[in-house]
Amino acid sequence: MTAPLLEIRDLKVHFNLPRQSLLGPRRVLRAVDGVNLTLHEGECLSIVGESGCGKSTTALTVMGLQEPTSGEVLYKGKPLNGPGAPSRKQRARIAQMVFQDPYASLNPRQTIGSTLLSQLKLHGLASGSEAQDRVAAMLKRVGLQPDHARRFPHEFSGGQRQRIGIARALMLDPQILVLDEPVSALDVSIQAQIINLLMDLQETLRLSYIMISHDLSVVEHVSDRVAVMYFGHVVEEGDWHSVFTRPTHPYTRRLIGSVPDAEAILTGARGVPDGVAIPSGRSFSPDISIRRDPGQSSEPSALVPVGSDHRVRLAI
Ligand SMILES: Nc1ncnc2c1ncn2[C@@H]1O[C@H](COP(=O)(O)OP(=O)(O)OP(=O)(O)O)[C@@H](O)[C@H]1O
Repeated sequence: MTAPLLEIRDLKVHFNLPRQSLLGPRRVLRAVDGVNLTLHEGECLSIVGESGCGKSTTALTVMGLQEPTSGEVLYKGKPLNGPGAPSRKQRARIAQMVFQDPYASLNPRQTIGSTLLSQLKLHGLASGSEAQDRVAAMLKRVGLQPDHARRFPHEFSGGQRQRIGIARALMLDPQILVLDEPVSALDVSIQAQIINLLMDLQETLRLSYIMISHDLSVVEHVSDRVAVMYFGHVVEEGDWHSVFTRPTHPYTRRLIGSVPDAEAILTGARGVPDGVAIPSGRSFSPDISIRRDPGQSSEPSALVPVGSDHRVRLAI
């Protein structure tokens, strides 16, 4: 396998919470607590897990929008955070984000053309007619028409707006797209169109995706690899086929065991546990039955291999 495009190494993001009383103990929420992930060129890595498990915080750290407490994110082997890291502008050409609700992230008073042009201008990539041509070509690439550039966000349907969100993310020619619930706000009939567009773009532009999704059928459709997060930890990760057909961690089994159940857990409909209330060193479930080889790390949080590209956490 080639060297990873992106590596997340022992990433921790802890938030200090206000004390509950003047003399009460200091409270820290370990939103992300020692996450290791890799993304290879051209692949889609999906992060799944219930609401509040740390998916978005992990994604925001990759985007440079959240400072890590410790750990690092490496792009082609070089740190994206800390001294000597790329500037915000340089970083914008490495990874871009596509949001769940494109309308909220589009300026309602700006035409789509000027939204897309402003990306090129800000980064000095093109101007004048060349910039206009690039905008027209991008609109066509995402399934819209060049004359849509003159319209405002409210003149588009939800699916068209997500196409615009994707176009905006691609204007700087990034290698990585972080897709945060890219289709969950759309009608089911439109979801498939956007998923197909994303898969088509991934292939033609050799893009790499990190996708956060509540929808396991979307994840199954799009992903090459899957990471299952629970309370700030990755509890299982690997090749999607292996994880989906042989889920090993009890939490993954619960997610994948039955789709309606999985949907309920992922959307938080079964009750979202309060991360603060869980003490460190907690154990997820008494029914973890994975055996540890004597030579393997005694660190309870270590991921152990259960297949050629499939690892599982012994306990959290
Ligand atoms: N800036 C912050 N300050 C304090 N707590 C935060 C902050 N950002 C996130 N959190 C908390 O960190 C935990 C992880 O949040 P995160 O948004 O990463 O979860 P998520 O898995 O993406 O959930 P969802 O699917 O609901 O978006 C949550 O308990 C959240 O309330």
